[in-house]
Amino acid sequence: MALPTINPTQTEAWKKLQNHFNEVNNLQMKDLFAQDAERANKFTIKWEDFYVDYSKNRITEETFKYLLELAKDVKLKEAIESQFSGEIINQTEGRAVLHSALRAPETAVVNVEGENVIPEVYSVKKKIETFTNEVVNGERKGYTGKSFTHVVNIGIGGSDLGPAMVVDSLQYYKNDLTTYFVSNVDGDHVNEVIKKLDPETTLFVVVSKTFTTQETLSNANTIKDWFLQSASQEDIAKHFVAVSTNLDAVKSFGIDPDNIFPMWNWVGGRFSLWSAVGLSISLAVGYENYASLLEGANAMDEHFKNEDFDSNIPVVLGLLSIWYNNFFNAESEAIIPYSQYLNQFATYLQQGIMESNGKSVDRNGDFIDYQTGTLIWGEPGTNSQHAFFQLIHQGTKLIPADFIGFAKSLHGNQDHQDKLISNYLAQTEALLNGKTEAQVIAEGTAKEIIPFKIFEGNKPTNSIFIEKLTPKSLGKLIAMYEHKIFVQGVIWNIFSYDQFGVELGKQLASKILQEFNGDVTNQHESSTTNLLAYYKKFR
Ligand SMILES: O=P(O)(O)OC[C@H]1O[C@](O)(CO)[C@@H](O)[C@@H]1O
Repeated sequence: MALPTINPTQTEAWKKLQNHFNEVNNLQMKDLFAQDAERANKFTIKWEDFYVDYSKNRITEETFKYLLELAKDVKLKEAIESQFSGEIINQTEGRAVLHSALRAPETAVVNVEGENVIPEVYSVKKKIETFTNEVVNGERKGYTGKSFTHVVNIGIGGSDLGPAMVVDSLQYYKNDLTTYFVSNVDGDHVNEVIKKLDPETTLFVVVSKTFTTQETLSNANTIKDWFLQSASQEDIAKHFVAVSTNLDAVKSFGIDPDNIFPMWNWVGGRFSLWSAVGLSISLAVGYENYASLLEGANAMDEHFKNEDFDSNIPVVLGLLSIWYNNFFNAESEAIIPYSQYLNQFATYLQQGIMESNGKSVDRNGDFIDYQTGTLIWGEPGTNSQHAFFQLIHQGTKLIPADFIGFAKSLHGNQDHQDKLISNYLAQTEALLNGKTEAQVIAEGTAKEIIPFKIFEGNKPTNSIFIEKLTPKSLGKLIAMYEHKIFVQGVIWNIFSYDQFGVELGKQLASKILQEFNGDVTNQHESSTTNLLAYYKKFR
């Protein structure tokens, strides 16, 4: 069954929300807290080791009721069922969307076009486990008989961002292997990594779903050429493995068929870290930790699938985001983890969220006249407090923000942890309450400075508190955002799982590339013509 094609703006709930927005638009959250001692409890979801407080949002119980009605009007429940049961919901590419199947238990049955994919998923997992153990234990050797000390993941987009973010986030759980990621076609990237490598002890994981991506193939070829300066052609089998759906292309690159970890076209690139694309994760933190990551994601899948919408974390977060994006016209959302480990989290989510929901044609093929995908950005606190928080507090833009914190510090330094979390809590409180003119005066501020020291407040935040950063809780957190993406795509009536928007630039780049050698001359407007001439002169 295809996804429903309901224009959200034509639903009853949307109309109610529009009227309601005009009534509540100017409400102050701090007044809502003052009027209702139970507000925080009403708008908090406690689930496993997650504590999600969304009470610091510009909502009333009525708002929440209408948002839930919107979910019903667009048939979100049915859409969730379609996704999990393997229906072809990526209709523009004719594919199912089943990253959830990659973390389902071995006993699950998930049919794609009549065939249960779980046995195949588990046979690849077994291969990942065996391979990981052999590398980590030092049984698998390089071409001179030495064990591996370094792993280099060569990929881009979903074949890089997910594994890179997870390896960085879980560095506390890492083993002795050093892991690098090469993604950019900028040759300086690959050369800086090569500088740190010994060909005898480095394992290369070439990750490309299509195995046609220019950046990845260029980097893989450069690395292969460098490797062959000290090793021979047959040594490639010991040092290069690949993750791909395109088995023929991998073989013609020269990789041993035994070293191919397959994936499937029902796994989207930006949702693929749960497949063999996560091989570098497994190598870096060990198979058991990798399996716990998947287990956490599966727990969130079950929560998303089964929980009533009023206490369903991804549904609630998705609805709140719609509220700001489509009614308050908020253009962006900030993701602020109070954990340095999650340094790459916002960058990772940028692809997940913006490649998925950056669409302007609906599921009927018509251009749409309402806002879709939000801009996503962020950096860990407390660093970000000293960078861009000024604008969130006192700028003119409304920026809803997710604050993510972990109650326990991994290294157990309580002094630092208390300071970190006091900042986390203080910022959401400051964004909520602001500072009034009376408060500024009471501080004895000089008269002419008073307006500059006023904080408007009323800035929305979600507080996502998690007991501890573990592979399992990270899996839950990532899956939470994946499902939020889905919720929003369903409501906006767009297809979240294609990415045709990245193609045009790629096509033009390959034409322009030919011009640098003087073989071809294409027609350009005067700006590109001048830029080309500049580059040809100085390259
Ligand atoms: O894994 P591949 O096929 O090399 O693709 C890499 C990335 O390129 C894209 O197709 C477009 O940027 C992403 O969706 C994908 O993650």
